[in-house]
Amino acid sequence: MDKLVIRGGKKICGSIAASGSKNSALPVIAATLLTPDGAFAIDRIPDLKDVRTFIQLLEYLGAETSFENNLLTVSTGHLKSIEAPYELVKKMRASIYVLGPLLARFGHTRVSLPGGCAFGPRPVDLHIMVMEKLGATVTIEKGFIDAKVNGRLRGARIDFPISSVGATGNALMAAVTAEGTTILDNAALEPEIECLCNFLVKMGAQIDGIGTTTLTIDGVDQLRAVGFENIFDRIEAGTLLSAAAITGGSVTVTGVVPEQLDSVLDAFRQSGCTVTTTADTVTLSAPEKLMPVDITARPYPEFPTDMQAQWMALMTQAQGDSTIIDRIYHERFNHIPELNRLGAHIEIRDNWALVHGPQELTGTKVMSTDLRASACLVLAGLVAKETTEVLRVYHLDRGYEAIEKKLTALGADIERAKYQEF
Ligand SMILES: CC(=O)N[C@H]1[C@@H](OP(=O)(O)OP(=O)(O)OC[C@H]2O[C@@H](n3ccc(=O)[nH]c3=O)[C@H](O)[C@@H]2O)O[C@H](CO)[C@@H](O)[C@@H]1O
Ligand SMILES: C=C(OP(=O)(O)O)C(=O)O
Repeated sequence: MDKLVIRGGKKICGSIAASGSKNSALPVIAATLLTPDGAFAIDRIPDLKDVRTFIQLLEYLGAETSFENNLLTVSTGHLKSIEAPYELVKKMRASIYVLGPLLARFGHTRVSLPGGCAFGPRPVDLHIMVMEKLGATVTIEKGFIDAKVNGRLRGARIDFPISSVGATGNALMAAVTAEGTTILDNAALEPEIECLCNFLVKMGAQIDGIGTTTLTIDGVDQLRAVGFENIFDRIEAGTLLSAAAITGGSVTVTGVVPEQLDSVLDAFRQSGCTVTTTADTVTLSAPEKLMPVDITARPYPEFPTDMQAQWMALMTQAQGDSTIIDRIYHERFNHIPELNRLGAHIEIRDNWALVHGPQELTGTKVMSTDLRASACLVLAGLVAKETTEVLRVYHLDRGYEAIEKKLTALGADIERAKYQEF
């Protein structure tokens, strides 16, 4: 297995380009299943494990793909299966994104239920509710979601009881070719959903209200294959800015839309960082002393849950105590015991974390069981004394493109090495 070996204490400084977003790439790739027409060419697709797994899933279904230099081409004209198998779905929950498009195109699909997740319950009831509202019959059989409809799906009004990125994405993909009009109330506002909407519109879909919580979709008969450019990864950008903030450095991330980082940039400013933006860059310079800032992770445009672990690493270096609450995944705190092993002092009180800062961190071997928790440990390693080894880097590789190369370019002393688990 791979590990990252980090000798901490180097300031992270310089300029770096943001990669394409993982969480928009996955639904956009899934949406190519909606039409047999021609070949899609989608640029700025990040080369990371989840994307490779999703491409593998499409190839299993019969798609023809090529992926080089962040350009993905896909043709789904000759699909041979409508089933997403356990072996691929278990590697990546986002495989559930094939449910909507396959059902819409073939009137039948079987998608393995995603397994348990590393940070608490992540049900798929809303995805199922959406398909039922659109006229499908859904059964759960032997660990598979089996969804069927006679003829086309039918437009409906769907009011989401809570904001769900994945269920909104699946609803959009199912509704764009349904008969009649679908209205999604309390739809997710995340930029990744806006990106999916823009992709679907380019394919010929009719969607009103893009960028709001009410989306109105008028079903169309046909969609076409198109060229498209994916958006930047706001979580990667936030992680790189955190690397500068935690090491007392200064970083410019290019190729971003700064407004999509507003909640995170606000938190950095409150912590004393100097943050400046242009139309497509953000620059952060760390202060002499970081101030503690409480955050609560909530749906966009509020502070993202996918940045909560990285923020916690940063707060271990702040001049005082801070609290961290996650209202999306109440139990997303796997990183705490590992941060504490590095010398942090973080307590969990019911559903919130109390970070006592500042604490000097000292390197040791650490590992985690999910993506952002691993990113948090890399950040801690950058500021820790001596050497930190972050094990099971495959979690990090799911969602960060060439992370150690990017950090090395910014001055980190970090390298990838092999190790054997007992
Ligand atoms: C591939 C991808 O884009 N993943 C992101 C996506 O995950 P994902 O789309 O899985 O997350 P959701 O937005 O659906 O989850 C939001 C909340 O809804 C709950 N829920 C969700 C679906 C459902 O059927 N029933 C239900 O109760 C979840 O448990 C969670 O508490 O959004 C999350 C929240 O921003 C991010 O952390 C993930 O990085
Ligand atoms: C949790 C994440 O991804 P997923 O929903 O695919 O597990 C993430 O990107 O932080």
